[in-house]
Amino acid sequence: MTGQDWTGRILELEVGPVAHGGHCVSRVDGRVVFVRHALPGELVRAEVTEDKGGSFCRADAVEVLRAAPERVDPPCPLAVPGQCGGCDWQHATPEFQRELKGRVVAEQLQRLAGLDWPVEVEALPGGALGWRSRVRLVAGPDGRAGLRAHRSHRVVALENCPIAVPGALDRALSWKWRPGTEIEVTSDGDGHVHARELATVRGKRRARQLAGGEAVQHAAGRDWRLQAHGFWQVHPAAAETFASVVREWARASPGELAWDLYAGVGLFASVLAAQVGVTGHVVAVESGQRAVSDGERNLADLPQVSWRAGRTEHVLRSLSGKPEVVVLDPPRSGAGREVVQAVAAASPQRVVYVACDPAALARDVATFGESGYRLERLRAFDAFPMTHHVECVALLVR
Ligand SMILES: C[S@@+](CC[C@H](N)C(=O)[O-])C[C@H]1O[C@@H](n2cnc3c(N)ncnc32)[C@H](O)[C@@H]1O
Repeated sequence: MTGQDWTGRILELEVGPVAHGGHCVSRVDGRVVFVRHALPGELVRAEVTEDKGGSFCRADAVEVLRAAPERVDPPCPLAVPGQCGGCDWQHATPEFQRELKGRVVAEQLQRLAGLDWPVEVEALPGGALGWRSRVRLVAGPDGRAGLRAHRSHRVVALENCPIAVPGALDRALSWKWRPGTEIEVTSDGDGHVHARELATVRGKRRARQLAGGEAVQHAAGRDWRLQAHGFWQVHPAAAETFASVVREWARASPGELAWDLYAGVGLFASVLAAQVGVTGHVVAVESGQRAVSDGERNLADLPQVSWRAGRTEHVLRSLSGKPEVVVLDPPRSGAGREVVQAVAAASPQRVVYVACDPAALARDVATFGESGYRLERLRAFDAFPMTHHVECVALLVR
């Protein structure tokens, strides 16, 4: 700890560029301050919410003294400092949100992979509101469901949530819950609402299904049936969009071998299976046992797909053959060095990497680079409007 604790101080800040994580960078008296609810080029008064002992502070812009031209009033009155922590970029136009996301992806590729790559983030169909098909609510002390404030246990009660699929939260928000109950609401591809209650009882996580259970989704020319709380893209247009990019870039041919790593219920495996045909082979690797069962059921008509349940890093040690194409869609932490090196050692012609974190993508692109792969194409999508999150699909070739 160096110097005084700044927590609670009000600082006047010239706001600099946006950083990975969505906060803007500012500097004052030799300290770095990450500012929420601000935009590059603004002059703001910001309250320090956290002082990390001299290394950096976090702050919330509480007054805008000079606004950026891209600033707008947030569509949701709760998307302001101290209120709902769900959206962090409602104060920028959707176009500017995408521009900022593009800058973040480009900066991560530059810093972590040494690549100068201009990035334009594409909007998905449907607009910036009413897209979120899964929301984790929590009941506050009065039993009303809401969302947590940013980096806090405090629950902000909601009347509605403008980024959620319209109507999806109505029942959950009208009920009285036991305080502290978490409620996960999922709206599926047919507009059916599924809900489950999550509670920690004597240190153990318990889930109780309240409504629905099996979700129906539609993408890549198929109807999918899966556990409603299992992984599926949260933006209703995302699965179809990513599947079509994978189809275009994977370009597997009949008779070839392809791997779908972090396969979920097999969205991309289905795309690869159509390309390799019945004379080819697709290996789908997924750690979630329920996802594997759902995947096997959904792709039962595709005998060329075989499933391996387990962690990619372990399963890869026992996979044989030389795939032409590998698709990877890891969680936020990325695939990591061990998996990337194992994929590169299998020597596929093409790697299609679907990524929800640009820093993890850039680190893994750098590791692929050490093994002779180069980034050939990259598309970025605004699959999470009103938040700083961005999804990328990258094509790597040897
Ligand atoms: C981002 S999702 C992608 C799912 C699928 N590709 C899709 O588009 O629907 C990541 C998936 O990887 C699985 N997963 C997480 N860690 C894993 C690991 N170490 N090995 C294998 N699968 C993993 C998760 O259960 C989840 O289904």
